[in-house]
Amino acid sequence: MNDLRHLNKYFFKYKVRFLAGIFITIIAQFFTLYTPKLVGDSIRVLEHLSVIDANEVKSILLNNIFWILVTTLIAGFLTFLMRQTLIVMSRHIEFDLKNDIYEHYQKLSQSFYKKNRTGDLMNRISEDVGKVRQYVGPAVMYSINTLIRFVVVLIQMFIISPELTLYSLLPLPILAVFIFKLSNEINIKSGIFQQNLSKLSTYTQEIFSGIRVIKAYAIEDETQKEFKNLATESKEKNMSLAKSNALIGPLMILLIGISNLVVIFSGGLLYINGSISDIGVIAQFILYINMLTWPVASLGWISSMIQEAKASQKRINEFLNEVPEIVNKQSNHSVINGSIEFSNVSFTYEDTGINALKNVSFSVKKGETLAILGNTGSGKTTILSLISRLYDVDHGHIYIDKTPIEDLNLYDLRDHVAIVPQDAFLFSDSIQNNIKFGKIDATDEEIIAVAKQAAVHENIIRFKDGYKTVLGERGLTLSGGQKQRVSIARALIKKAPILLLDDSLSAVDTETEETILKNLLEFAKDTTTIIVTHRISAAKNADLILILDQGEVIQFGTHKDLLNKEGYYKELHNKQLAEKEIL
Ligand SMILES: Nc1ncnc2c1ncn2[C@@H]1O[C@H](COP(=O)(O)OP(=O)(O)OP(=O)(O)O)[C@@H](O)[C@H]1O
Repeated sequence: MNDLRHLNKYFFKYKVRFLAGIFITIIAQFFTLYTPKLVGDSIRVLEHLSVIDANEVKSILLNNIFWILVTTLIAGFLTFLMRQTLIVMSRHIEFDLKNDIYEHYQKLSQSFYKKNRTGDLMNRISEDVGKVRQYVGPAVMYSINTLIRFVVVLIQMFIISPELTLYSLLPLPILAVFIFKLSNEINIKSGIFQQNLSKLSTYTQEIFSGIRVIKAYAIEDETQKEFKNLATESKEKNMSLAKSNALIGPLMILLIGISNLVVIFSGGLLYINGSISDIGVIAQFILYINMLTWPVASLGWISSMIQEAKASQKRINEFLNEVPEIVNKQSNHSVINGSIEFSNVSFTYEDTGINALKNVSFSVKKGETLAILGNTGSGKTTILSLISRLYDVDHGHIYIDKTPIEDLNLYDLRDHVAIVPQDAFLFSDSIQNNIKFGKIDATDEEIIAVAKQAAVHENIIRFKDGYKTVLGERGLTLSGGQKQRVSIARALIKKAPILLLDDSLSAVDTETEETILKNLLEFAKDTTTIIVTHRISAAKNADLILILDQGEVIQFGTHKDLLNKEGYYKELHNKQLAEKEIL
């Protein structure tokens, strides 16, 4: 039960609904008790037909029918209210839990997302929360209902005839054991079926995402075969589950029949030997036993719901207990102007053990532009990630405006850094909303202005729906270069004092690249800009240029300085110049 303890705070939050639900359930049970009593009374009256006037009997029966109707209607209405309170409470808890998990996910660091698969994250926030809701809703409701019904009905039965009560209850434990065993089996089979289903859907999702590759390599038949295998496996598991499920109904009917027989047989014997006064009691007991059969049968079902919820909550807790590696230590707001200094910074990625930066030192003043060049894997992106504090450094220090980066308010820092990542990710939304992502309340004029600075405006207005063009799965697919430029516009609209471009111009031609860089100089001249690039053309106008090799700074200076020195920059410059001349 330990894992489910996490949910107690939600029960406490909705205590009024919870207590009201319990109260209504108790009242509803009292009303359901009336029907067997009235049926018993009616049979009792019929038994004495010879001594009571026929008209009187008729009026008593009509009166009983009337009250059976009234009490049944009230019990039905109260049952509806019980669902309205307890099941609605469970929906509220489900909503809160999903929001809490989502909020926690957002706080977790990059390394957490690297360790865990997206499918798993999604499963825990949807499937697992769904299973937990079964516990806070139906399982709790039926447990309360079963408990109260048992107490109320058993007391009533004992008052009427303790002896008949004992006989009548005999088959119930057998019923409970059978149903419990069957439920367990169903539970295990349903788990296996779910696993299989998720394998099948993961496979299908992957195939459809990579449909272009599948078609290009003409491997449709192979993927079809694999799909068929997985689907067959899934069908077999489902068949086996259906067989077990099909046993529940007949088993219930059999056991209810046996219970009724036991009541009639033992009740008849007790009536003959005079232990019970009238036949009405037997009819009353048959109804009581039927009232108890379903709660007993549901015990197995409730227990499997609780087991599943426990397993799901355990998985949810695993993520909720993850402590974010990057924490905000500054509650006061931080003002960020934009000067950046790296002092002997070293950084190793924990999971791969790759020592991405070694003793890196450099500084950039507010409003300056720094270009970082270097072979792939030399640590360029890592520098940008450290400035956004996606990771904390192992050794050395990063200062922003002379303040150690860890002492700045994390949210202010990230709010003041606009980053254009290497793989420009755009949401399946309109171009306008994708740009607005950088500033939610941006006006149309602002959006157009940044699109012009990112040299993408002309492309956008040529689309039929212009800025309202929807991108992504159900919309238009932008070219690599267009994507990069929309993503630059999104960063520019933020008007942050620090702008980080991670190889963000790689898919645009050098002419467009030049236009964008010129615009940056003009419109973002107070912005500290770091441009990671592989091209001399993008670096040559920067105030400073830094060359990295296997995590170490091998050159640092201005374009002019570096051209005058033998080394990586001069070599790359001459190579790219030669290539341009050939073209
Ligand atoms: N998230 C990560 N987890 C583990 N290792 C990583 C991670 N990101 C990068 N690395 C490793 O760290 C090293 C530096 O990577 P980084 O992305 O900073 O290089 P880069 O210079 O930006 O490369 P490129 O020019 O190809 O983008 C590489 O060896 C890379 O494999």
